[in-house]
Amino acid sequence: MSLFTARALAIGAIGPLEFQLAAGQCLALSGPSGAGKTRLLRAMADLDAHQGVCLLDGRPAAGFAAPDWRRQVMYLAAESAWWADTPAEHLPALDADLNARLSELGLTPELITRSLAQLSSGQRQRLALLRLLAGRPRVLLLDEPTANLDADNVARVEQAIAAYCRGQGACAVWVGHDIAQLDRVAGARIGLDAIGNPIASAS
Ligand SMILES: Nc1ncnc2c1ncn2[C@@H]1O[C@H](COP(=O)(O)OP(=O)(O)OP(=O)(O)O)[C@@H](O)[C@H]1O
Repeated sequence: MSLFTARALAIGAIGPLEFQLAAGQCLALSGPSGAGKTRLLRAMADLDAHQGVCLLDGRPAAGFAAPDWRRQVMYLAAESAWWADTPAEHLPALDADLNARLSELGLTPELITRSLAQLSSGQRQRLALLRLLAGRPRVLLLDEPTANLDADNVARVEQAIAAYCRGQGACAVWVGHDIAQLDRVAGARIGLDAIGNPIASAS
């Protein structure tokens, strides 16, 4: 049974995408800058108008209340957005579990009480991933989730996402530019050409 399905998903000339993901699977989406990868992720999260349909457990997005869909099908933006002053205000209470998850991502508990303006972009990016995972989504829509990171932290993020998907029976769509990474983290990849047409699918 497919956990997450896209049927004829398109935004104007961008797409259409067709895929099915089971629990534990990751699909990579690649293509040149401006091809439409972010717009397709946002369409999957039902954040923007689009054609075609996405389904969760075989149920179309239109059958869910919008907040319910977005709680289960979560979009991680390339540049994270925050509404309070510190990460702690966006996260569950600090306990052993959160401590372990911070450490898994190479972060220290002290960071979550700092002002967000005093954190590096790579720290904010990993904290945004932590915030996303704390919401227990079933589908992760990841927009360049390691763009600001050094090699050690890239490896930490890759491992944390794989462990989450395995442990929670979730699946992921991973947008990136590093094809070696995409081949490492995803079992299949859809490439887009410069104007957003799907050009390849590999498994
Ligand atoms: N809200 C919008 N309305 C109309 N066009 C948009 C909108 N947002 C982005 N675009 C345009 O749509 C195209 C695809 O943008 P998108 O951000 O999806 O590209 P991308 O593949 O994610 O690029 P990058 O790799 O640089 O992040 C671009 O030409 C962009 O200028």
